[in-house]
Amino acid sequence: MNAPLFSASNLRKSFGGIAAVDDVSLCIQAGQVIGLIGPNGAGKTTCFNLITGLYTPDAGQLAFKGKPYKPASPHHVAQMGLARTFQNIRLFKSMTALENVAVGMHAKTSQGVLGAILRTPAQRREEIKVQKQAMHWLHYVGIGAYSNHLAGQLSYGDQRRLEIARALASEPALLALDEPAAGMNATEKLKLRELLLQIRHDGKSILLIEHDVKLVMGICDEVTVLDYGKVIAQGTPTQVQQSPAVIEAYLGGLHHAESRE
Ligand SMILES: Nc1ncnc2c1ncn2[C@@H]1O[C@H](COP(=O)(O)OP(=O)(O)OP(=O)(O)O)[C@@H](O)[C@H]1O
Repeated sequence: MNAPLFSASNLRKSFGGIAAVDDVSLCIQAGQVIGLIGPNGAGKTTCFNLITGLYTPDAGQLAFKGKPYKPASPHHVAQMGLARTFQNIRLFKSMTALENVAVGMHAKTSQGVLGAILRTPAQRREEIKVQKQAMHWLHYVGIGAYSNHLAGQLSYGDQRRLEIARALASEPALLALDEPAAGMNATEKLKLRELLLQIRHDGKSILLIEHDVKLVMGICDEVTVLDYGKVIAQGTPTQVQQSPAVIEAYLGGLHHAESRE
C-alpha cells in the first residue's frame, strides 16, 4: 500500500488530568473519506484540534504527505494543504458569500497585502482571478446564486456549504469537516451527502466528524470510533457497526450522557 496521505500515531491530550484524547492513531489514504465518530465528549473535536494545529499534543506524531507534520498554526496548516470547517460556523456574517470565499484566498495571492493597498494593475488582475475562482467554488457547493447575499442571511444549510466552499478555495489535499450536517434538515443532509461524494470523486480526501451515523456509514471508506478519548473500533462501516463496543457506546448512550454531565 502507498504511504498514507495523513497519519496520526498515538496522539494524547489531557485537560486538567483528564485524557480527552488517549492514544489515538488513524490513517487516511489519498482519496478516502474517513469518519471520526463517538458519543458526546468522546474526544472527536480535541482530535481535530490536534490535527489542525489549534492544540499541541502531549504525545504522539503526525505525518502529512509522507513527512513529519507539526502544525504550528492554523495558517501554516492551510498552507500545508489541510483545510477545516468548524462545529460552530465561523463566517464573516456581514460580508457577502463571495467575499467570504475570496478573503481566504488573498493570503495565497502573489501580490500580497501591499499590492492590495496600492491597487497596482497586477493586483487588479489578481483580484479578478480571485473573484472568478471564488465564484467557481460557490457554484461547486451549489450556492452560486447567492454570491451577493450576506453570509448571515443564508439558510443554515447554505452557511455550512459556504464554509465548505471557503475551505475548498485553499485547494487542500485534505478537507477536515467538523459536524457539517449539524442543524441540517433531511433534504439538506441529502444534498450534503452528494457534495461530499463529489469532493471525493474530484480527488480530495475528507476527514469527517459527524453525529449523523447514517451519513457517516453511507459515505465513509473507514470509520474510527472514539469513546472516552480512546479508539474503541476502527474499520469499514460494516465492521464498526457490528462491533460490540460500538453498540454498547451508542445504545448505552443515555447512561454515558448522564454520567458525563
Ligand atoms: N479546552 C478544553 N478544556 C478542558 N476540557 C476540554 C477542553 N476541550 C475538550 N475538553 C474535554 O475533553 C473531552 C472531549 O471533548 P471533545 O469536545 O473533544 O469531545 P467531542 O467528541 O468532540 O464531543 P461533542 O460530540 O460533544 O462535540 C470532554 O470531556 C471535554 O469536556
